[in-house]
Amino acid sequence: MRLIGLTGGIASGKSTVSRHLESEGLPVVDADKVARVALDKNTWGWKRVVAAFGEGILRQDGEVDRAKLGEIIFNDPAKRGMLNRALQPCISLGLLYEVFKHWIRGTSVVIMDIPLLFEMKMNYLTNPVVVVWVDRTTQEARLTKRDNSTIEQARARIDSQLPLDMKREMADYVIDNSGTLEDTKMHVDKLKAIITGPQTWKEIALSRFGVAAIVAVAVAFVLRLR
Ligand SMILES: CC(C)(COP(=O)(O)OP(=O)(O)OC[C@H]1O[C@@H](n2cnc3c(N)ncnc32)[C@H](O)[C@@H]1O)[C@@H](O)C(=O)NCCC(=O)NCCS
Ligand SMILES: Nc1ncnc2c1ncn2[C@@H]1O[C@H](COP(=O)(O)OP(=O)(O)OP(=O)(O)O)[C@@H](O)[C@H]1O
Repeated sequence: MRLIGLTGGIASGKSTVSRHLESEGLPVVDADKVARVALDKNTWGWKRVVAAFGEGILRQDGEVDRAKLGEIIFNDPAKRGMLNRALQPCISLGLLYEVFKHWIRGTSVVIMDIPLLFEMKMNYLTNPVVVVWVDRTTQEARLTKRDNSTIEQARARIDSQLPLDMKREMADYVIDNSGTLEDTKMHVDKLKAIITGPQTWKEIALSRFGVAAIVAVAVAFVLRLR
């Protein structure tokens, strides 16, 4: 099974690209969705986050107040590190479970849409790594519009991640999403041809290593956290 890494910056257009690939019949594992499930009330992730941040982070119904937690972690690197340490093991396991379900079904290509692919060092498990890039001005404008947020809030979120230009440098393949949706669709069609095309022996070896390494990482996490 081939694991394709899809990443970028916040609001750079990962979901837009994912949706297009999905409409072309390619399965997508969405790390933001996995992260939401990992934070559901009374789950392992919820317990770890409540233990780290206290019950003040909860709404009256016991669910995590996402807006409140976001306001905290996107403005404080130490707290962000705390959340990452609490939740990322659960997200990694959730991602493993999604990959496992595809593996059982015999799926040949899976797109892993992971905003923090480089930050979580999961780029080593995917090949190629595709970065969806936009220029900073466009990114800020799209983020404030989509989230109905202030420019300060948007900048705090953008600056919580590795610089997008640095991710671009580390990419195997870049989709420039600064233009129109039609331009991006054309880029994505080219990408689809590459990722569904024939693989070299090196790529085959790497994709097998990727799946094996995901299993190993998950097992290591579980053993360490018991
Ligand atoms: C802090 C939370 C509750 C805020 O929720 P909210 O609904 O406002 O944002 P949402 O989950 O839709 O995330 C939007 C984007 O923020 C960025 N982001 C999320 N978490 C982080 C983080 N820890 N560091 C940097 N960027 C992040 C991602 O680009 C993501 O796509 C939420 O983002 C969260 O639980 N984050 C921790 C989990 C995580 O690391 N998610 C990234 C998936 S790999
Ligand atoms: N080429 C484009 N032209 C105009 N608007 C776009 C384009 N691509 C994406 N957008 C818009 O920009 C916003 C951000 O895009 P999208 O949600 O796909 O980003 P993302 O990288 O998945 O964000 P996140 O990191 O928050 O999950 C959305 O409102 C989307 O509709």
